[in-house]
Amino acid sequence: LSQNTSKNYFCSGSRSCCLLVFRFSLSLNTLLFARWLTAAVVFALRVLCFLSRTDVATVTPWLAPVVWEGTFEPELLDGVYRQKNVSIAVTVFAVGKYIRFLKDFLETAEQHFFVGFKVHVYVFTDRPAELPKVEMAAGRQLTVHPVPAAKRWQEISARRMEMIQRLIEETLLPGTDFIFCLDVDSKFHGRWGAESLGSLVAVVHPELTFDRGGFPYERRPASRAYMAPGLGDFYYCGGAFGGDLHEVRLLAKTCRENFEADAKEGIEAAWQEESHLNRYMWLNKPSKVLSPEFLWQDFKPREREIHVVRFSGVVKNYAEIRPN
Ligand SMILES: CC(=O)N[C@H]1[C@@H](OP(=O)(O)OP(=O)(O)OC[C@H]2O[C@@H](n3ccc(=O)[nH]c3=O)[C@H](O)[C@@H]2O)O[C@H](CO)[C@H](O)[C@@H]1O
Ligand SMILES: [Mn+2]
Repeated sequence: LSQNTSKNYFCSGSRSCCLLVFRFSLSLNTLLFARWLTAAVVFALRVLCFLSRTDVATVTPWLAPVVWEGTFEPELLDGVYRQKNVSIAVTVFAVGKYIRFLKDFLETAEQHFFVGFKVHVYVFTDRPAELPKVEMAAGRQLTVHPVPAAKRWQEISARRMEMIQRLIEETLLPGTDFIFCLDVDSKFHGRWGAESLGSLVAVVHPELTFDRGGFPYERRPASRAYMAPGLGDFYYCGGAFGGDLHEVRLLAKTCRENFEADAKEGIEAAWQEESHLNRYMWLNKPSKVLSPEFLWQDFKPREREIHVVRFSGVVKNYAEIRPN
C-alpha cells in the first residue's frame, strides 16, 4: 500500500509537474509573444507617426529640419545633449508693466523648458524690486540685469538686440553653449527641449505660417530690413529665436547696427527688430526652423497642424500694458 501510494503519489506528482512545466512554458511563450507584439505595434505606430507628418514641411529647401511634434524622439535627443553637458542661457525682458508676466514665464519654464539641463535665465528689467520669487531646480539659476525704463514699446522691443549682444560678449562667452531669446508675455505649456538646439534657430511666426504673399516684411527699400516682393522663405517671429553664442551674437550685432543706421536716417522698420531678424535670416539661413508649436498665441484657435502647443503668448490689453 505504502509502495502503491508512493508510486501513485510519484505518478500524479510527475504528471502535475509536467503539466506545470508545460503551462509555465506556454505562459512564458505567451508573455514573450505579447511583449514582441507590443514592441512591434509601438514601432509601427512610431513609423506611422513619422510618416504621418506629411501634412507639413519637415525640411527646408536648404536642408534644415523644421521641428514638429512627431518628427523626433524626445528622450533620445535629450540623452545626446545631456551627455555633452550643454548649458543654455535664456534672455527675457520685463520692462515696465511687463514684469507682471515674469512669474508665470519662470514657473512654467521650470516645468517644461530644458528640464534636467543647466539653464541660466537672464532677466532684464527696470523693476528689480518687483522680481517674483520662483523656486528653481538644481542646475538652474537666474540673474537680473537692470535696464532703464523707456517711453516707447518699440524701443524696448528693438533694444533687446543690443543687450543680447552685450550679454554674450561680456558674460556668456566662453562657457555657455546655446542661447534662446524669448518674449516674456508667454507661458510654456509643453516640452521644449534638445530638439530645438542648433547653431542658428528661428521660429515660424504663429500668425503668418503659410501665405508667403502676406508676409509683413519691411517693404521700403530705404530700410536695411528691406525685402523685395517675392523674396523670403518663412516669416519668423521676433518673440523667440536662438542658437549657439557666436551665431546669435552676429545676428544681434547685425540687427542692432542696421536698426541704428536706419534710425539715424529717420526710418523704423515695420516690425522693428523682427523685420531686421527676418532680413538676416533670409541672408543667413537658419540651421534649424522651429514650427509655431514653439510660439503660439493663446487667442488663436489651435490649427490642425499644431499637435502640441509648447510656448504661447498670453492675451493682453496692449493699451493698458504698453507705455505708448
Ligand atoms: C509673437 C512675436 O513674435 N511677437 C513679436 C511681436 O510682439 P508682441 O505683440 O507680442 O510684442 P510685445 O508687446 O510682447 O513686445 C515684445 C517684448 O518686449 C518686451 N517689452 C515690450 C514692451 C514693454 O513695455 N516692456 C517689455 O518688456 C517684452 O519682453 C515683450 O515680450 O512684435 C514685436 C514688435 O517688434 C516683437 O517682434 C515680438 O517679439
Ligand atoms: Mn510678445
